[in-house]
Amino acid sequence: MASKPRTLYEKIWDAHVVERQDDGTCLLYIDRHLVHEVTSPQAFEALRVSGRTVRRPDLTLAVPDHNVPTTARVAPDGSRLPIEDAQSAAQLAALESNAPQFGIRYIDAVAPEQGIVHVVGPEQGFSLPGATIVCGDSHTAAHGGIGALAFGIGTSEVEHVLATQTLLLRQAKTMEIRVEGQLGPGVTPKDLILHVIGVIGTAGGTGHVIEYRGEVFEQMSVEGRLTVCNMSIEGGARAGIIAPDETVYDYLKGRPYAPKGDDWDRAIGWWRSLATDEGASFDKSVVVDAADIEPTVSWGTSPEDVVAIGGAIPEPESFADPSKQEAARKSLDYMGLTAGTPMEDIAIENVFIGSCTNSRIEDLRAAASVLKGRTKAPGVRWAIVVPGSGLVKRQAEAEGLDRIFTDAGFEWREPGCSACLAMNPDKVPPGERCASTSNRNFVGRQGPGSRTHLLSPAMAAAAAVNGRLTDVRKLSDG
Ligand SMILES: CC(C)[C@H](C(=O)O)[C@@H](O)C(=O)O
Ligand code: SF4
Repeated sequence: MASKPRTLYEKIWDAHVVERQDDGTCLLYIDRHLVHEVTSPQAFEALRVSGRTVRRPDLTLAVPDHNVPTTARVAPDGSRLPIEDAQSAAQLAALESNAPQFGIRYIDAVAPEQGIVHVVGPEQGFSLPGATIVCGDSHTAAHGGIGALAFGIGTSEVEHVLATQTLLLRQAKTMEIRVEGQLGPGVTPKDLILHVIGVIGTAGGTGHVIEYRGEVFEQMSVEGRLTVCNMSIEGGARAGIIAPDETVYDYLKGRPYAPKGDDWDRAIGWWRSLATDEGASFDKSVVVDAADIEPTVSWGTSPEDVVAIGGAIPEPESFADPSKQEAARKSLDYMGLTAGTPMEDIAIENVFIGSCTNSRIEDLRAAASVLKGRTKAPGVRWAIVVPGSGLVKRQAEAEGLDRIFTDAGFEWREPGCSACLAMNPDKVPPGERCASTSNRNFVGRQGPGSRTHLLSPAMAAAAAVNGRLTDVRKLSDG
């Protein structure tokens, strides 16, 4: 008898169950563990106190990203420059000493490969299709873009994975987001995911793992897929995933940690078997028409507060749910905005191109192609580009993109999380607005009192040129 058709998520899950308990809880094997400095110090400390070791140091990769400054890290004499903020310095120092103590792979703050953990994982071929990947970080969902089951965990789970290479979990429900048709010109993966979150809301994916399906994703680059899956968490989902295919295999082949030789051929054979079976069913299904997706920007303090760039700030009363009406009023108050204002009338003083959502080479190319031969508007006080990793940075420099950015009045920085969450010195001043390619527009996210508008790299570049939110498609038309 043929076995029951399964989804991609179910296949990866089943392949990793070590033990299933009667109540449905499973002990799941973890293939890859990424570690950064913010959520790991207590986990390592707990191991130390209980005299435990790391079960699979070879499957664990640590890299500092949240607290690192994006200005020079090394003095002209070659010495490491000090980190001023005491807490940042302590977290970075802890990772720096924990990694060798526990024998785990470590990319230090001045290594050429250093970068945001979610950029580094796929780039190093450490994150692989069909793998279970965890990190003490909510945006771990990004790695779903290469066909991995990847999700964020808390610090106590970080400790559990370090000690046992397993996790106790209950299986999530399955959700399909099917995008039908083709994206229009100037519409990017970031616009797609912002639009999707606008449709499903920040709780739309709660309890589910989303599989993104449709031709759009088959045609999308790995970078674009990582962007889409990255923001699954903003739609409330446990993880987001896209079936791996030749695009992914071409991207991964030859990367430092990717399998080699026969191992590679065997791996591909398995990866090819992972796609959702015909006839498999999802617990929830949402269909989005690609033709409805415009360049999209956020207006409020939740990633679901989005509107097409040609639109206006909604009236709080236009929401059916009274709690949503109240949230919209609060958001507009915090953002200093009035309902009915056209989005293109909103002036911005800061531009941030970076974060694990949009700091890969394609993102920088997209922004640079808009900025080429143009400069930022006089009202734009601060504009920075923070590449996702040292390798992205060098690639961009080899292509001359850094010159395009600096000629346009942007600062060209060292890799890290930076103004995505402002744990390092890169902050948007209180009351100022930032056109940002990151993933969260929460109150105070980019610094106390900061006001964030989420958008794509091309749209961030267009906003820099005009000094206000701008439909990049009009700009390209001259
Ligand atoms: C600091 C870290 C735990 C946090 C996360 O989990 O996502 C951060 O990366 C973020 O984006 O808010
Ligand atoms: S870039 Fe931003 S969203 Fe991504 S891991 Fe860093 S802080 Fe979190």
